[in-house]
Amino acid sequence: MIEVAGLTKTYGSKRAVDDISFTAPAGSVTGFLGPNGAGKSTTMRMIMGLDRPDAGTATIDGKPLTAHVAPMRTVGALLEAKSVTPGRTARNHLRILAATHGISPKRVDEVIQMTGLDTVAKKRVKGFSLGMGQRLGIATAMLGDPSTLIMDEPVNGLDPDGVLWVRNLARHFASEGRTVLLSSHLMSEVQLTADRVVVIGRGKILAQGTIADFTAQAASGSVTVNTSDDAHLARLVAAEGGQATSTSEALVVDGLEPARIAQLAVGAGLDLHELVKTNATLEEAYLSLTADAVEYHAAEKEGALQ
Ligand SMILES: Nc1ncnc2c1ncn2[C@@H]1O[C@H](COP(=O)(O)OP(=O)(O)OP(=O)(O)O)[C@@H](O)[C@H]1O
Repeated sequence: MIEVAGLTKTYGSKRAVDDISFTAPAGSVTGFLGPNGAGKSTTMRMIMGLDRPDAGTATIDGKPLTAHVAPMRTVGALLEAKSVTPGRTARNHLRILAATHGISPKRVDEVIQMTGLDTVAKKRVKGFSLGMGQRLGIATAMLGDPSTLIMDEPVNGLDPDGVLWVRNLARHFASEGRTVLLSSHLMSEVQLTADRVVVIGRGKILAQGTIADFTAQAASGSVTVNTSDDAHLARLVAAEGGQATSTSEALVVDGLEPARIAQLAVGAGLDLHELVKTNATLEEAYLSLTADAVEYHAAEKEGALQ
């Protein structure tokens, strides 16, 4: 389990991480989400002991990482900064790391197999594609068979096969009772991979909890309804301040709760064939929550280029 309490980090006059607290429980995958510059990488680096917090604590299984006897067996991390000697082969890179951390060479072969690097293990890392580099980073993270896995944008540069592989890896890890914390900008992928989310914006926690709770609390989703007279119901919905849109199959209503729509239909003597509330997707929930916390808007970027 990862526990972060009151974590704060300032660079110059920039408060990158501002008094954040969250938990990533064992046995689940926690997605760490936020706009560019929100403070995700800084937080992950502090959990890994690579950046010193100005205030607060980050612990893994109850202790700061530096207090663990065998850090590589405690946590494996794929962070943005790569520390691979380009002239080395992938296998040698892993062998050297294993040797210096008391990990058997057999484990090196295991992680090479697990990450699908068999065919390129004897090639120099400098010729690696982005995706192969990413797989090597994950192989490095898994070398110590850690109880916690922290991955910053793990699917960056991976092809669909690789994306699926990371998803299965994360799910498998969690199913074994381990802790997984991963950041990603791909909301659809996080929705498929994670059980929980922590959302951060401008260095502050905006939300945390299960994906189901997070999407349910977001701006209410639409209600799909089918009745014996959809046009009639559409007029009733409009009179109540809701918006009704006719599709070829149903009426899609926004702005009214299902119970009120049912009352309107039944009150008008209509037969109700279908009434289904569609929760917001993770992407919709995320976008509505972070709208005010986006640091670098497209317009600002364009302005900066002029
Ligand atoms: N070493 C540093 N020195 C100065 N400022 C930094 C440093 N590292 C991060 N920052 C700033 O702190 C803020 C948070 O950055 P961070 O990289 O943690 O965000 P992020 O959520 O990981 O963003 P992204 O999604 O773009 O990777 C940003 O404004 C960034 O410019």
